Amino acid sequence: MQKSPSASSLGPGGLDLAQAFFKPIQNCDPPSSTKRHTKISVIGVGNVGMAIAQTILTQDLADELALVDAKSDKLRGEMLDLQHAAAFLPRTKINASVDYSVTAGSDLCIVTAGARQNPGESRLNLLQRNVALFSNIIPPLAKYSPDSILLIVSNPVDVLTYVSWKLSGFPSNRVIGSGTNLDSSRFRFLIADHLDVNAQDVQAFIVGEHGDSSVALWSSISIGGVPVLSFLKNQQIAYEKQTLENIHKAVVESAYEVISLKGYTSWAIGYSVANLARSLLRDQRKIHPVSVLAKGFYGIDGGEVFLSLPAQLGRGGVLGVTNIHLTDEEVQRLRKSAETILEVQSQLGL
Ligand SMILES: NC(=O)C1=CN([C@@H]2O[C@H](COP(=O)(O)OP(=O)(O)OC[C@H]3O[C@@H](n4cnc5c(N)ncnc54)[C@H](O)[C@@H]3O)[C@@H](O)[C@H]2O)C=CC1
Ligand SMILES: CC(=O)C(=O)O
Repeated sequence: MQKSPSASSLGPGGLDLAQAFFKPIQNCDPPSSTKRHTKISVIGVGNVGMAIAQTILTQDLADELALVDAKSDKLRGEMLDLQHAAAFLPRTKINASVDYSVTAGSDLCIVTAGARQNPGESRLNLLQRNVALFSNIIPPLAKYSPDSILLIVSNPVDVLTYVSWKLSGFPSNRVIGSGTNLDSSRFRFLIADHLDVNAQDVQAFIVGEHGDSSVALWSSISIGGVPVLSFLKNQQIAYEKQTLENIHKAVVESAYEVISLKGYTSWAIGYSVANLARSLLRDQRKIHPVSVLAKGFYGIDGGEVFLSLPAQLGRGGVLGVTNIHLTDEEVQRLRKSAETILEVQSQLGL
């Protein structure tokens, strides 16, 4: 990797200089050992990895950020560019290397490396290309950070989360896919836009595959605590089922539209993943629709499949799965989504 001057190579004795500037305070308390040092690694510094990295930095989520990519020049360029924003950001130590030892001791490893969709291409179509990469990415991450949480973002995210679980040997509560946290944000935006309310007041989940077979949980949507469908029914306000279907269709088509317009998606997934990182590392115990080992929940019993369910996230990873009431139709759609993923997964022979 090409070298440019680093802080330690600018002149003699960085430590000596520091001591000349700052007269040590005698008898001060030693640094508190109760404050946890938080380290996040991001693998893949493409559009998605960098959107995540910069959101993590602006939201002050880590003391240390390690970046890894296969392209050393791009990697060093991205690291320097972020380091040069130090004067405007909360203090975070940023390192980068093609060598996975830079990730050692991470609390959270976020994987975004790999191929992305071409316009019109489905996420599932990326499988063979990205599974091959994962066999070189997950084992070293697990080796250097055996106690970390793995958060998978690369597509197809549900199958790659399953692959990461197998390759890492981690317990399933520490292997999570970003799943439909992003789709649910798109869903909440579209509902909020339709009703002219704030998206943060809309509680609404998309579950199942992060992809074409995702399922909108209309029966449990509420706005500011008011359950929407039962409210409409009680007030005898008619609504078209087609309007609901169209909103879900718009969610499914969102990524295709953005990719056809700008080539990739980045900002929304950046915020979505930073939001997950906060819940995990700050032990927020918030409920997020993320890809988890779904076997045994909502009657999904066809095999070991990762798909999105509303899960409570905290410092231990996945703490539990919420038992939301689903209609029969929603349960059927969710099981169908599980079958779609399992069918693709069965081609892997893992
Ligand atoms: N789960 C989700 O909601 C979303 C997932 N994605 C997925 O994220 C992935 C990345 O997308 P972009 O950042 O737009 O792609 P990109 O092409 O901009 O970046 C991919 C990066 O991965 C690196 N890479 C490739 N092989 C590697 C290896 N073996 N080790 C380390 N680094 C490697 C490349 O050098 C490149 O920097 C894609 O699979 C995409 O489909 C994208 C948006 C949302
Ligand atoms: C690319 C992708 O998976 C998304 O933006 O939803």
